[in-house]
Amino acid sequence: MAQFTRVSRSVGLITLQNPPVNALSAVARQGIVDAVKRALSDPKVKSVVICGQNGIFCGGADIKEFGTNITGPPLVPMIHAIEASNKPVVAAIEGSAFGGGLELALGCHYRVAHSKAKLGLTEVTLGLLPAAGGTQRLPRLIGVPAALNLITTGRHVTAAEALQLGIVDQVTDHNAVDEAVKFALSVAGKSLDARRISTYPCPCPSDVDALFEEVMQKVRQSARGAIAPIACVQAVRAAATLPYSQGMEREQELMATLFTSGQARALQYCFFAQRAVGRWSMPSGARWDTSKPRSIHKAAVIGLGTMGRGIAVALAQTGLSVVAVETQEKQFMEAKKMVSGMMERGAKRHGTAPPLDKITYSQNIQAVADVDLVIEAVFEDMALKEKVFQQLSTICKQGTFLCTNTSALDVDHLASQTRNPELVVGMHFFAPAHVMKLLEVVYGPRSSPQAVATAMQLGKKMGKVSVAVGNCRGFVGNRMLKPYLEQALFLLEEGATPELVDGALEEFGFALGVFKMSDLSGLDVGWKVRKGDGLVEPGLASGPSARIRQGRRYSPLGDLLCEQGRFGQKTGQGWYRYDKPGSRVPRYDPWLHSFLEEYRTQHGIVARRIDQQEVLERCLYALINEGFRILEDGIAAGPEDIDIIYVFGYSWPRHRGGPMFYASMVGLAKVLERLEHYHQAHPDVPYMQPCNLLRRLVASGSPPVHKWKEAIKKLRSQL
Ligand SMILES: CCCCCCC/C=C/C(=O)SCCNC(=O)CCNC(=O)[C@H](O)C(C)(C)COP(=O)(O)OP(=O)(O)OC[C@H]1O[C@@H](n2cnc3c(N)ncnc32)[C@H](O)[C@@H]1OP(=O)(O)O
Repeated sequence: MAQFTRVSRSVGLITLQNPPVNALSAVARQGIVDAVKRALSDPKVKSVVICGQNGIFCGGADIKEFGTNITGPPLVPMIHAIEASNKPVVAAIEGSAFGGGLELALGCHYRVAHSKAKLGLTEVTLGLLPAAGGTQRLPRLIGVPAALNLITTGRHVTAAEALQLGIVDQVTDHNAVDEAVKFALSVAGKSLDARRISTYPCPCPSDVDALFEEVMQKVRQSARGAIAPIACVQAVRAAATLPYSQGMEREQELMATLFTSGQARALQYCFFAQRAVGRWSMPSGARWDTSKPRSIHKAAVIGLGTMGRGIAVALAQTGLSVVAVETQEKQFMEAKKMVSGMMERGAKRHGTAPPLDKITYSQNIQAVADVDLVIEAVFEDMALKEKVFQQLSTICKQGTFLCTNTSALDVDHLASQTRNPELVVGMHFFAPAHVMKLLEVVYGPRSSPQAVATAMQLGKKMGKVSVAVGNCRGFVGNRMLKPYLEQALFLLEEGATPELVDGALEEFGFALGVFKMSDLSGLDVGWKVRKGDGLVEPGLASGPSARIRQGRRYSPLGDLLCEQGRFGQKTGQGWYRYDKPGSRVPRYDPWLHSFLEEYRTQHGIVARRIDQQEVLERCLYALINEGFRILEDGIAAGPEDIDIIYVFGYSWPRHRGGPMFYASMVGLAKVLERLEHYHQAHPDVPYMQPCNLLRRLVASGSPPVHKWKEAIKKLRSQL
């Protein structure tokens, strides 16, 4: 797991060998300890280089070991031993040096990085802190403010930035190991007194207390309830205020609390879930590893509204040639300007050239004749989409994949409009499409595995986290949102306010509560859908039937707001008031509160006190229940797919692991009991009726979330 060789006569080369990322597993740590001992005891070795095999230095501690009975030599003394060595040790950093990997490098006396390497103390993203001395060494090396920034965000820095910050001593475009060996030869025999970072004083600004107070406030605000970033600040504060050994004690103390926390489990679950969704499967048995994607060189986007523009930018940024089609003159002119602006801003942020020449614009759909893949992003109207798919089917060359960006409509119905339904899949982007990381790839019963594989691969190229899901109304994300939104409205009817509901959800960790989010998305969007579903009945003002539609409880509150022209941020009024149309800061709206009171009076509802717990239980458990139905229906292959969709697409707090993971943490029996309770109280709300799968999982002993897939398979086979 760590190979020792002697190179250039006097350099001991220690190569970490733990594929795929050279994580510091127990065996790898033992390998390093043994190799370091060997290097230090070999009189022919005058200096040492540590590197990783296969072009990656080290992906950090082995996350798979967390939560198990950890054996092998601990990291902290191992790194101390390297730092204490009387022979110079140089880290040769290629690929990545993350978490414990960078901490290992900080224990070395010098660091040489390849220009393409990335470095970071990423532990906070896993609910931890850099507890192999990282919180104590990094501030001593680069100063408190820069260290705080890196440690509390876990962000990756390039080799160039690492050099500028003083994290590495040299950056090279050549082979980093060869350069590190040369470096090691040049420093052999030199004093190491000034090279042991743990002995450095911590450079601090004069008013340390004020600095930490300010940072702590900022971190609390952005952490949305996550505890690790706060512990990171506390650990760095120890570096700034205590001698190294006491700082280390504080680091370990804080880590002990984080290590066993539910948040760390949730974040580590998300890490693996994010990777697991790439290993997709379809009910037909088609899978990621047996389905070959086709290469896409040229793509087209049809419809340059908000979504189409974002998709065109995202495609062009991957280097593809893109044909962007918009048939309406005004929208066409506007879109061209907007798309160029979006690309220029993106390029400026990344310090690259905007890929303006990658896009050709056309007002004629015939322009897509020679593309390999089309993404339709016209207005969300089935008749319009049907027409577009019929046209595409005749215009496009043989074999072109036809994708739709619909957020809810029937992908299979669209496929039926084409000559080759097997080439049709959904590619459901989230707004803004060039920014949001999530992509739902929706397969219908006739979509070919190759079409799914191609859409998944294209999503990956665009830097998206792509999740393959089955075809149903709203797919996974929007289908689960419906019961959540519905409960929020019922809560308002019963006595809650938008402020109370949003407050509870934001305290839970959502970036925006449900009403703020609805104002941002536009209330008219759902109104149109409800009209299409025959749910909106203007004039049905009071009486018991006013709140029953299609045999179930219905709240017309959203429709009533829309009837008043209150569409949210865009009109300056929705569930909140905004300073002017387009403003983003929601303010308390006395009108809305009187409106709610009048509404309740009109419907004979006596407002009651609703607490945060009820808000969370009703909104979240209704959503989770639908998640179980989605699993039961086979629309999502496993809980990880649902959780990743919610974390990346719906701002579900990552430190709570996604809705299905959260349900497992709360306890499935408890979720079931609360759903039964609310369903008894509201029998006319079918979404609250506990799903069979949930009942059966509880009956089978509530297996942990990573065993659900297996349990569902077993339950299915028993049916
Ligand atoms: C006992 C007390 C311990 C004290 C610890 C002290 C403090 C130290 C803590 C840590 O170091 S925590 C770990 C910090 N490391 C990271 O955050 C890095 C995580 N990994 C990545 O960011 C990426 O994997 C990568 C290294 C940039 C490589 O990316 P790439 O896209 O090339 O591959 P992936 O698909 O992401 O990964 C491949 C494969 O490897 C698994 N894996 C990655 N990193 C780790 C790891 N640190 N431990 C265990 N496994 C890891 C990853 O899950 C993939 O496998 P599958 O999930 O697909 O099977």
